[in-house]
Amino acid sequence: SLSFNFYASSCPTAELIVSNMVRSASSSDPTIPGKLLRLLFHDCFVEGCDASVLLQGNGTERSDPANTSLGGFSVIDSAKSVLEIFCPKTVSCADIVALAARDAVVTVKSLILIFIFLCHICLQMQSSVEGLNIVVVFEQAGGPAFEMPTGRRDGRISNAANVRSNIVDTSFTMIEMIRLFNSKGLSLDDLVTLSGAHTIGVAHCNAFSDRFQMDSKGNLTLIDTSLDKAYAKELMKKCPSGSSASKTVNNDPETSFAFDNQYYINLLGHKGLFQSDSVLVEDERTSARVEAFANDQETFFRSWRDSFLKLTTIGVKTDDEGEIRQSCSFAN
Ligand code: HEM
Ligand SMILES: [Ca+2]
Ligand SMILES: [Ca+2]
Repeated sequence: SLSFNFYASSCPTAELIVSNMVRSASSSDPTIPGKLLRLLFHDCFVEGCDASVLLQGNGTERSDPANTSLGGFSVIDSAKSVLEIFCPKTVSCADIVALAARDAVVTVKSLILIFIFLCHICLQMQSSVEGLNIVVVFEQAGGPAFEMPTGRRDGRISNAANVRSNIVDTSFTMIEMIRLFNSKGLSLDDLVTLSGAHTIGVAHCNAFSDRFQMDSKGNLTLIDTSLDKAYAKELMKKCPSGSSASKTVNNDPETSFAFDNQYYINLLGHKGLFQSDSVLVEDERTSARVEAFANDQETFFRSWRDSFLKLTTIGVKTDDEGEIRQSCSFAN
């Protein structure tokens, strides 16, 4: 079974190595935290949290169209390379994916702390009161940190055909989302909480372009009327028809790089980017929860910890199941 500090004797620095890798990768590329968080979601929903999403080759999960916009693989690989030097054949790729996603959320804060450290001199030049204010504001920017059980083992099965039947599509209705989440042991509350991941990261234009339409004169028609019209206009400008397929917009238009409760405030303002976001505030089964999270970030953070720990234990392989991969991209 999973346990806290599973690597305490076999690889005491395992978690430190992963968090350092996530931190340094994120400081040179701020899009990394979002990628790592989504990678975990797509791993855990298909074959459980077993790093099946990392396997390369013909017909693996990674090759499915629903997974082509995933990223962060190089961060996992780098952490694994360091771990293979310090603790060969010991730390699973499945644990690295889960730890990296946990740390990605906190990293937003660490980044800012590093910034504060670098800015020590410039803060000293300002009046001390002003300096204090800056620190307080920045301290609130990071997501929750918590202990997470480890001991996951890596799977050997990775099949593209299993991806789309297990991953939520943006067009899903509430009923469809509830069913899929329930089949993974996740509740309605977990759905609302984990959707809060969209407080960071980006989306490609085609992920929401079916929610509105532009005529030849450039006039906007809302297809999904639950979307705020001014926000839709903004999106249309950022994603004009014929724009490059690689064009992205921020999931959270307000605080894209901060892991905070802004996502829920956006939902109340009808600025959910995906249809699957908007339904959370439109549906009476979930709207009260959205409001509670929008009103109090601490409530969201507490709930995040609980739901994240459930997400990261879906279908885990332990003890003599699975294997400890030597390279995260290939089964042994
Ligand atoms: C509930 C149903 C969900 C749907 C329909 C959904 C859908 C999507 C879509 C379409 C994108 C944009 C992908 C792209 O165009 O590149 C996205 C991004 C993202 N999703 Fe979700 N998602 C859901 C739940 C979750 C959950 C549970 C998590 C994690 C706990 C998550 C984390 C993320 C993150 C972090 C991004 C940004 C990725 C990046 O910046 O590269 N999502 N999601
Ligand atoms: Ca998996
Ligand atoms: Ca945010």
